[in-house]
This record gives sequence, structure tokens and C-alpha cells, in this order.
Amino acid sequence: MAKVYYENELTNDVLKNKKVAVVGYGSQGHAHALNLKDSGYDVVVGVREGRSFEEAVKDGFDVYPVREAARIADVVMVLLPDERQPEVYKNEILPELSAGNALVFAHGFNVHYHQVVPPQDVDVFLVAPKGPGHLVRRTFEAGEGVPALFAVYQDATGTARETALSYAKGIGSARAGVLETSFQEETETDLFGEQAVLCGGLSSLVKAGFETLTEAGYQPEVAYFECLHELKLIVDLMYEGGLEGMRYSISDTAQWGDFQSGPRVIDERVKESMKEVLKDVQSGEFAKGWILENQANRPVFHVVNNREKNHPIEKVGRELREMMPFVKAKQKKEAVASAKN
Ligand SMILES: NC(=O)C1=CN([C@@H]2O[C@H](COP(=O)(O)OP(=O)(O)OC[C@H]3O[C@@H](n4cnc5c(N)ncnc54)[C@H](OP(=O)(O)O)[C@@H]3O)[C@@H](O)[C@H]2O)C=CC1
Ligand SMILES: CC[C@](O)(C(C)=O)C(=O)O
Ligand SMILES: [Mg+2]
Ligand SMILES: [Mg+2]
Repeated sequence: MAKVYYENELTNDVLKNKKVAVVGYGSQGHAHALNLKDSGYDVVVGVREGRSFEEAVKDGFDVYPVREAARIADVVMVLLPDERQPEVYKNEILPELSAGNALVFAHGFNVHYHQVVPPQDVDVFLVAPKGPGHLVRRTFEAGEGVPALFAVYQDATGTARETALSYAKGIGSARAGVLETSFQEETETDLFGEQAVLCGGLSSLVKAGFETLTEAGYQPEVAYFECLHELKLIVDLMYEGGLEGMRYSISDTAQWGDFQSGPRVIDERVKESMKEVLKDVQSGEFAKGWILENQANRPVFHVVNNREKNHPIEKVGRELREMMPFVKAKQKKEAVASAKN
């Protein structure tokens, strides 16, 4: 059984004696910066001029260009989009790193695939929340937390582990559980999870269900509520009580259908496809493709993104959510920190 760290045993708040620069103020950046500040840590934000810069100023931070933030901080947390990190690191962070500083990531992609090669005299670790940044903030404010993984890649000072754990505590993750891993394990499991299950697998499952119903002549509104809206309510039950907790609340008819038809839909072929996805992640093939896609200014990404935004499930969903102020309110509040595409 893996060792899981919780708040009550993490009494060594070494990070409180250091200055942390959170670089990037997007989904993860705003959550880390605000949570660390609320936990009593000394935080500045480093970001380019624009929307994020203004947002961080509005939230009360001292905000600097990335290079300046890296210069004045002891600990630099890199929360830029993965594909932008190598260039910003090379031009604005690396020149300002001093011996004994810490270079930190929330995902191991660039270090693991050798797009960022840190100098030997700095600590390098990751603290990777297992959840979207907006939820890292939302749960923190509610007195809860999102679990996180931490991993030490390089321990130049001999204190990298304590600093990582103190960081994880500061963002609220030790309320939920913090687990040690390696850069390789974090990178490969995170990429696999988001592609096969959490984002790719789920959105394809939802669309396939919606399309099956609407193509059979059922109303799109009914299909939306059945295949997308209710998913959150079902997943909330899994989050609270596992599969058993979900099955406790559903009808026995649904549970029988779950046992009978679940494995017909997600069958051995799906698992074979998942193994292929994992193989591409492990071999670096996926990373290579994503790096090349960015070097070419994302031709495929933009076409697919546009097509996805116009899928009928999105059209009907936008209309139905307009009528649910409790759903819209949350979206609006968090949209300010969402600088994505
Ligand atoms: N999204 C998530 O929930 C999770 C993300 N991660 C990891 O966290 C890291 C950050 O991802 P995420 O939060 O999604 O990133 P976002 O895309 O949400 O945020 C990007 C931030 O970086 C800024 N930025 C972009 N380019 C530059 C630049 N050239 N110079 C300075 N600032 C720049 C943006 O500012 P501007 O407004 O000016 O564009 C914005 O503030 C990644 O490593 C990711 O894998 C890990 C776990 C979950
Ligand atoms: C599931 C997607 C994620 O890995 C995350 C929110 O944890 C990401 O990269 O955004
Ligand atoms: Mg993830
Ligand atoms: Mg990820």
C-alpha cells in the first residue's frame, strides 16, 4: 500500500520561509497562487502582459514579467501551457535560476520528454494536482482539497521532498491525500488518464450515446439530459462512494442494465485500444506528435476544436444551460481565469 500524506503529519512548512513565483495565471496558476497566499505563503505571480496579468493584479498579487519573477523567487512553479514551457524556460527562467533554487512543475511532460533540461544545482520536483485548476481553487475555498502527486527529479539541496510536501499542503492537497511518484509515472498515467478515460474516452462515450439516441429519433434535449447532464450527478455519487455508492442510489433495473450492457459497450476491444494509447504515451510517440503539431501552429487541433464546438450536443447544451442559473453562475465565475483558446 502506497504511503499517502495528510495535513496533520505535514508540520514542516519549509516553503513558508521562501518566496514562490507562480509562473502563469491560468487554470492551475490562479488556483496555486491564491491557495498558497491563503495558506500564508509568500507568493508573486510571473506572467506576460495581458488578461492573466490584469487578473492577478486584481486578485491582489505583485505581478512581474516571468524573468523578473524568476529572479526574485527561491521557488519557481511553472504553470504555463506544456507546449510553451520549453521556450519560456530557456529565455526567461533558466537565466535567472541560482544554485539552491527550486524549479517546479505540475506535470512532468517537459522534463520527462527532455524538452526542459534543468541545471544540476537546483531542486527539481513536481506537485501535480489530480484535478482541474478551477476545482483546486473551488474545493480549497470550501475547506476541501484535490489530491496531488509529488515527485523529486533532482535534489540539489537535500530538502526537495520537504519543500514539495510543503507546497502540496499549501495548495490544499494534503486535505485529500498526497502521494509520491516519479516524473515518468506521473507523466504517463496523467496522459493516459486524460486521453483514454477522463477527457477523450468520456467525451467520445457521451457523444456516442447522444448520437445513438438522436439518430434513432429521440429528442436532442432528452438525449442531452440523459447522456451529459446526468453524468455529473452519477459521477458525484462515484466520487463520494465509489461504484458501490453510485449503485446504491440507482434503481436495481439500472444496476442490472449496468452489469449486462456496460461490458458490451466497453468491451475487450476498448481495452486493446487503451493499451495502444498507453504504448504511444510510453514510447514518446504521442509527445512527438503534440510537439510537431504545435511547431506547425496546430492545424489539426484547430480544425477538430471547431468541429467539436459545433457538435449538436453543444448547441442543445448551451440552450438548456441558459435556463439553469445555478450551473451558469459557476461557469461565469471561473471563466475569468480561463484564458484558453
Ligand atoms: N489545467 C489543469 O487543470 C491541469 C494542468 N496541469 C499542468 O499545469 C500546467 C499549466 O496548465 P494550465 O493551467 O492548463 O494552463 P493554462 O493554459 O490554463 O494557463 C496558461 C497561463 O500561462 C500564461 N502564458 C501562456 N504563454 C505565456 C508566455 N509565453 N509567457 C508568459 N505567460 C504565458 C497564460 O497567460 P495569458 O492569459 O496571457 O495567455 C496563462 O496565464 C501544465 O503543465 C499542465 O499540464 C496539471 C494538472 C491539471
Ligand atoms: C484530466 C486533464 C488534466 O490532466 C487534469 C485536469 O488533471 C489536464 O492536463 O488538464
Ligand atoms: Mg491530470
Ligand atoms: Mg494532464
